[in-house]
Amino acid sequence: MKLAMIGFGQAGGKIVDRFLEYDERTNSGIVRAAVAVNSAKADLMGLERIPQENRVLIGQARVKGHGVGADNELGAEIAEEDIDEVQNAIDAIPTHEVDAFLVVAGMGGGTGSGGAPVLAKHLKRIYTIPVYGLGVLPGTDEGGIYTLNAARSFQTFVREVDNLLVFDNDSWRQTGESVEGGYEKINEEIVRRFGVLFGAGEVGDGEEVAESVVDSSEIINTLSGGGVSTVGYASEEVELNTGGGLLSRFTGDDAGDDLDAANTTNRITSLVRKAALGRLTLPCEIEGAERALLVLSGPSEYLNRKGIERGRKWLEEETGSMEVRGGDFPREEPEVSAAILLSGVTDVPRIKRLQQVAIEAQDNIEDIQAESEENLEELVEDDEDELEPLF
Ligand SMILES: Nc1nc2c(ncn2[C@@H]2O[C@H](COP(=O)(O)OP(=O)(O)OP(=O)(O)O)[C@@H](O)[C@H]2O)c(=O)[nH]1
Repeated sequence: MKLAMIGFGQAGGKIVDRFLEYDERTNSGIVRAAVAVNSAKADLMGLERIPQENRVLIGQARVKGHGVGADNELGAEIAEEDIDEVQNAIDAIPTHEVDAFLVVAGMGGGTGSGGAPVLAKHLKRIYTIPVYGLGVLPGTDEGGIYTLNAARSFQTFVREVDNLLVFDNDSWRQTGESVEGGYEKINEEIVRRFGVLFGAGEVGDGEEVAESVVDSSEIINTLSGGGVSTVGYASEEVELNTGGGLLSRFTGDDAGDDLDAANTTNRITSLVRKAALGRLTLPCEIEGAERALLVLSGPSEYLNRKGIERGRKWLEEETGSMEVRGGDFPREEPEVSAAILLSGVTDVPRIKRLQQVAIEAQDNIEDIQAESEENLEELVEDDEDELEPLF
């Protein structure tokens, strides 16, 4: 699937930058265009791969390139005011070559959490291709304002996009790591999971195609209907067949081949279980997911229709969904992986807690606004001291 990715805010920009690096490394071809939008000049300058001309600084008149200091209403306002500048960068994207937009943002800050839903709404009004969101929830230890921003942004973002894919930092952070080092690892987890998923269907010409290759319409169909999605993933190292046909796992008329085929089927079904029952990008009960897509990727000799079909049936039983798709994504790499997209999930404890926070916030809105204003003032002062020489 070919995506136009737009990273909004610092987290959004860094993750899109990382997707570009993943694309280069794996030749997956999923990022057709990449844009970064931010109210903080320093964040835009820190990106590595997104082309300079696709980095859009918004809100200069209001915050002078310093960011919005976790004020998500201000983030939304400046996105609305400067939407034409964002559109100018998007105008340069050959959208007829793109299957969907993916708007990526951390939902705890101000710029991304406020701006991403504004941009999604704008894109949906103009374009006919789907607009998906990738929203990153903050760690619960980041503080009240971050949780509140996420609670608010989540409600709007999920309404404005065709589907909101969610990654929860809280369930992925590791103790004892620096915040930056931690994000490096987390961002790699994000791009690997969503990369395998969106990469399905981007099989290069001339590559060996196995039994039932997933294409982008299956991803779109799984995401259609909206709501919230989560992704499960598991992988296992395998030896690449470099010797010429020794590892035929598909069919065979001798006992050895049958054994290989059975091994392959078993390996696939256990990978599928690991992916669905292990840590999801947004932890939740998989029962009740409205739709699901299973993508098995790896060397074609390690993939077979029977294994995928069994995995798919198992997912049908576990989710109770009648709409479970499955297929393979043959790739010459020394691992077999299962990526599972669970779309329209409803039993999500983290989201229920966030909704509660949003309700409670109505009661003490003044304190929160004061905290957020203080934040902004401090930030502008700090930035004035530290960043002046740069610009
Ligand atoms: N996974 C991941 N999350 C991040 C990263 N950087 C920040 N975050 C998360 O995203 C939230 C929002 O932070 P930013 O993206 O820095 O905020 P912003 O949208 O730029 O908004 P302001 O800084 O308030 O102007 C934070 O609360 C973190 O939870 C990152 O590199 N990876």
